[in-house]
Amino acid sequence: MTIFSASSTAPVNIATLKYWGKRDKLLNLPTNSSISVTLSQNDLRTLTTASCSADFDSDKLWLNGKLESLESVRSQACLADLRGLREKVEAKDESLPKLSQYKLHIVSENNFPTAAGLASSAAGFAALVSAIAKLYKLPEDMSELSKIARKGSGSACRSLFGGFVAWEMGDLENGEDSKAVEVAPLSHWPTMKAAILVVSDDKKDTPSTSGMQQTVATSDLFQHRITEVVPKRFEEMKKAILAKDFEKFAELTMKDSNSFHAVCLDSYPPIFYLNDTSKQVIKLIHRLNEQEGKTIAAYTFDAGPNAVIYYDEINEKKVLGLIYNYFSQVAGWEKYSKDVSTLDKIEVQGTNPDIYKGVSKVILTSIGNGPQETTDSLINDQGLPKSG
Ligand SMILES: Nc1ncnc2c1ncn2[C@@H]1O[C@H](COP(=O)(O)OP(=O)(O)OP(=O)(O)O)[C@@H](O)[C@H]1O
Ligand SMILES: C[C@@](O)(CCOP(=O)(O)OP(=O)(O)O)CC(=O)O
Repeated sequence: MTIFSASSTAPVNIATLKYWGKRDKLLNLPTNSSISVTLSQNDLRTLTTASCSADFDSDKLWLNGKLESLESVRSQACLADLRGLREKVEAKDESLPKLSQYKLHIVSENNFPTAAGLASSAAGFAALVSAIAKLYKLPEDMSELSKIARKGSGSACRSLFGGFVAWEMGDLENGEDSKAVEVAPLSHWPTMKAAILVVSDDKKDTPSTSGMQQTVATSDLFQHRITEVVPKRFEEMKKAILAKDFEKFAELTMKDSNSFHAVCLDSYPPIFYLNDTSKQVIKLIHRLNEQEGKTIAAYTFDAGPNAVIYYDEINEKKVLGLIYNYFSQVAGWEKYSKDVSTLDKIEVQGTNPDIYKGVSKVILTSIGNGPQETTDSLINDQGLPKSG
């Protein structure tokens, strides 16, 4: 059996300026531009192998060892676009195998929990698009491919780049100008770090897609957010990143997380993503910054209670010192590359000593690169998952 195959990894990204609201649900066109930081694939990554063969009889996806449906409109849109681009390549060179006509077998593994509010869909669709683009030898650049990943899951478009990434909302109806672009590469600010506090609550209040629809349809505050707040913040945040101005970047990040959760609360019926632990973490970070007399840490929360705390390595002893002080009992510190005893023991007044009980895991990570081609393959010579 002749099997063609290619593999790619892709990262998770966590927005610092949130995407919340669609103007077109089918094409995943947003009501505002957004910005994110790509996280290191050493800690959170998807690895996907895409293969195709004249002998395969249907498109299949195995995710973490289990057969998953590819029937969703979103997955179908991605596959159709990628096949369309391959057809163009084949039309230019008759000698090429007609891979666009073959069925695909895709095998994917996330090295972190799937559907637990850790942006697995973003890394997942970015890896799927990257691996198939490589298999098809597509000439398109990452911004072009980001438009395809966007159709899988909006935030996935930003996982096509490393470093700091903007998703420009665009204004065309067909979405051709709604794409991800690099704001600055990892090398611009490699000391940007992230500590993720995985809050022990694996049930999502409302899935992102329906939550957004509810907000767009019912929140008055939302109109103010998309017309007044975000456009200004988008420019300011890009400027802060380019100037490596952590204090400004952090202030904008925290304000935008709060603004996003405010429009969720202003939806009718309201949507709650933050729980008590999330709120205690917010207070903890504000108190730390107050105590230090400067902003050295920034929190942000997506559509769930997990906290992502950004800080610059220069303040690691303090920021991780604070987190270690309150969350040392939680799993994850064994992966810390340095000695925890070198961290400052930072305490802030009024913190509930039981705060650690609401957190199941700490993930210590940093800013990272975009998708990487790899020779690691998850598919055997029968076109089936190696592990299964
Ligand atoms: N490696 C992957 N390849 C293809 N699809 C994936 C992959 N990983 C996740 N997905 C898709 O994304 C879905 C999970 O998306 P969901 O939005 O529920 O969770 P999440 O992305 O982890 O959380 P959040 O969006 O809140 O950060 C999975 O059910 C699957 O359909
Ligand atoms: C709160 C967010 O994480 C929302 C992400 O939403 P998704 O990208 O998961 O939504 P769909 O486009 O419907 O798949 C903010 C962000 O990542 O910008």
